[in-house]
Amino acid sequence: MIRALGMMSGTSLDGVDAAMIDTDGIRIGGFGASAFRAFSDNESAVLHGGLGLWPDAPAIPDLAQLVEAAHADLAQRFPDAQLIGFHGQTLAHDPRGRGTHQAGDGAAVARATGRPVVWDFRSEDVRRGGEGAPLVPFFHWACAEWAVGQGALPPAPVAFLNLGGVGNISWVDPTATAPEAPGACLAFDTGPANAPLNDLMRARRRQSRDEGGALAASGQADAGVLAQFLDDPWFRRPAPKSLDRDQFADLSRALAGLSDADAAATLVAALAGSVAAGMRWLPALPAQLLVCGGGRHNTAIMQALADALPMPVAAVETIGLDGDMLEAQAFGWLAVRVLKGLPISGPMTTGVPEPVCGGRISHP
Ligand SMILES: Nc1ncnc2c1ncn2[C@@H]1O[C@H](COP(=O)(O)OP(=O)(O)OP(=O)(O)O)[C@@H](O)[C@H]1O
Ligand SMILES: CC(=O)N[C@H]1[C@@H]2OC[C@@H](O2)[C@@H](O)[C@@H]1O[C@H](C)C(=O)O
Repeated sequence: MIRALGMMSGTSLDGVDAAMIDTDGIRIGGFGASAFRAFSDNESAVLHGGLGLWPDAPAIPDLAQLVEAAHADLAQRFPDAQLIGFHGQTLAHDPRGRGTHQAGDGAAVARATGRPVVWDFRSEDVRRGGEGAPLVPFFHWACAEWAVGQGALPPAPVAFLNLGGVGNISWVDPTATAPEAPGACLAFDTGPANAPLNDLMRARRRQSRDEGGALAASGQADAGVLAQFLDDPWFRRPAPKSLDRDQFADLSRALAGLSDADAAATLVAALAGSVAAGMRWLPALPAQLLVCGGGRHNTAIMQALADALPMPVAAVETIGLDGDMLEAQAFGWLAVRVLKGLPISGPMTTGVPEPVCGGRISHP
């Protein structure tokens, strides 16, 4: 077992999550300490300004340094980490065009922390024809396998829904021998999740999020905007598939004439509608949907999902996992897989023709 630290700053641009995990790259030996470092208002503004930029943009060196410093600062709180998995900040994602861009140089983080760092997890998958995302599904398989071992889940297929800036779903069969085994996983991005909600709150209310979903719960979803959104060809495209953070900018623009509460309610209904529309791509309906990521703290979202879906919906805490730290743990687990040369994605998670072990390793 290796004691790894995973660090993730997601598309909602709220800060960096860090979490320890013990693993051999297949099974989860145990979970450890975790921490969150929020981006300051200034850091968040700089990162928002970098959205859509590719590595050759003049602003990138300064922005990458900001990302590296925030991560190195947080990593110092975990002196027992033998290995660090550093995702970097996704600024642009266009797998069928320019590629995928996570700002931050793992070599700089290795120098600053004195620990080996695994990073650049997505490029190799994209280079080989995959979507480069989502990458957490193989870890969701490991989580399900772990939960079955703990007696918290029956040995049967289950689905995880991650609600960060963008939503992504993983259907996993914990009885499969490995996550890359045929039939073990099927995953894809479902649609926009918290990113447009946060953007709405920032633009209209100067707040970073709709706390608890209170604003959305007080509004009424606009049926016309919702129907137009769900008519997007994206929902007819089979899985696997991945999204850029702002791929559904039309949805945000369509909210212009609505009250704050109705706009928030429409975004929540759009999120739940996207997940419901995605059900058709799953190999079979899972017994339950386990929700992780910040969106599960939004009661309006959880209610809308329960109303829109045919199976029970619950937070991952019901099976003993930490839904705020799952992605950070995932990048610790994935880092160990990269170190061991094990695949981190495959045909049913990113659409890459063969399972791929991506990532780069930098030593201090
Ligand atoms: N108490 C809360 N009430 C409402 N929304 C919340 C709450 N806590 C978190 N959120 C939402 O969840 C978001 C953060 O989710 P998360 O940390 O999973 O995102 P992320 O790391 O950017 O993810 P990803 O990489 O999956 O896009 C916040 O920006 C906010 O929109
Ligand atoms: C390109 C990129 O960073 N995508 C993120 C984003 O946020 C959620 C969803 O879109 C998912 O595809 C992915 O993150 C998680 C960690 C993943 O790769 O599984």
